[in-house]
Amino acid sequence: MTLTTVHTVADLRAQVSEWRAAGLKIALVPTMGALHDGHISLTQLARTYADRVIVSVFVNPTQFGPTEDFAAYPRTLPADQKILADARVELCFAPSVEEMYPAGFATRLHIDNLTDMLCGAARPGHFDGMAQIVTKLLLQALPDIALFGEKDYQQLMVIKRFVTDLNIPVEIIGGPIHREADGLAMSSRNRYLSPDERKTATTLSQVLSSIAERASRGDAIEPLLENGRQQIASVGFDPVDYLEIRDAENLELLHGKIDRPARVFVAARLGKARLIDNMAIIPANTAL
Ligand SMILES: Nc1ncnc2c1ncn2[C@@H]1O[C@H](COP(=O)(O)OP(=O)(O)OP(=O)(O)O)[C@@H](O)[C@H]1O
Ligand SMILES: CC(C)(CO)[C@@H](O)C(=O)[O-]
Ligand code: BAL
Repeated sequence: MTLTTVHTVADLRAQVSEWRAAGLKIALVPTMGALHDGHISLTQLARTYADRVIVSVFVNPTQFGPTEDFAAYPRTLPADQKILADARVELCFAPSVEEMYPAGFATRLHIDNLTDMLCGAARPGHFDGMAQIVTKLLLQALPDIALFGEKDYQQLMVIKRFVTDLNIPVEIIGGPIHREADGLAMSSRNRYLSPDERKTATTLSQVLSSIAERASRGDAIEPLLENGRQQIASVGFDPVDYLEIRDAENLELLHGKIDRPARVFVAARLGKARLIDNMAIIPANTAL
């Protein structure tokens, strides 16, 4: 099958109904476009579960703050369509802002607790807007499964929470972080980096991997985090929004020695790019 692109909810639903009538299993991979191999790792994972893969491409205005990069965010639909066709994705859903938020739209969504910290604290309202659009996409496509990357780990946890709370009949699957050869997590916003900044950006994954290794071995985490913050700031990241270790499931802040599955999370700005990354901490004494 070749790639088809639709721009309306009606056309999306017509295609999904046809596939459903044929008994096919359907996966949705929501994106904001400017596609890279991290996105394609999700479509490949989707393919292992589903007969048909839909990728949505929509830069959602309601998840950007007033001083954030909504206007500057790369919009590259023709290049995205080529990447999706090469990856044998069947359907691209690329709606307009008016299609998703028609005149009179008035519904908001807020998830407590999980959104108070990390990117929720640094980007007020971000997760409300993200939950609003992901809920709409899930209800518009009603796929069997939807896939999200662990690069946006907090986002994945928030989505799992509201999908459970709202009884949305879709299975949510997380995909591992796809990295460049030097360790930098792939991200559409990496294209904001100058060549020098791009080299510097590897510091994030280096710091995370050193902290994750030592915390997994049982070292107390406070000095590791303090050193890590200094290292990240010293190469030019400003501000460092957070460098924290939290429980891998409920995102509770952890202290001292880590005795359960956890993750180390970072967000920091380098030039025009606010980069995020995270890594697993698996204590040596944890039975998995
Ligand atoms: N390196 C990656 N590995 C795995 N999944 C990824 C990676 N980068 C993005 N994703 C996932 O792709 C989906 C769409 O993300 P999005 O379009 O925002 O791309 P992005 O590269 O994260 O962009 P941004 O730079 O805006 O954060 C999300 O579920 C996100 O977690
Ligand atoms: C899930 C998402 C596509 C919703 O706009 C976005 O937050 C993203 O790209 O991670
Ligand atoms: N990848 C997360 C979407 C955002 O930063 O708005």
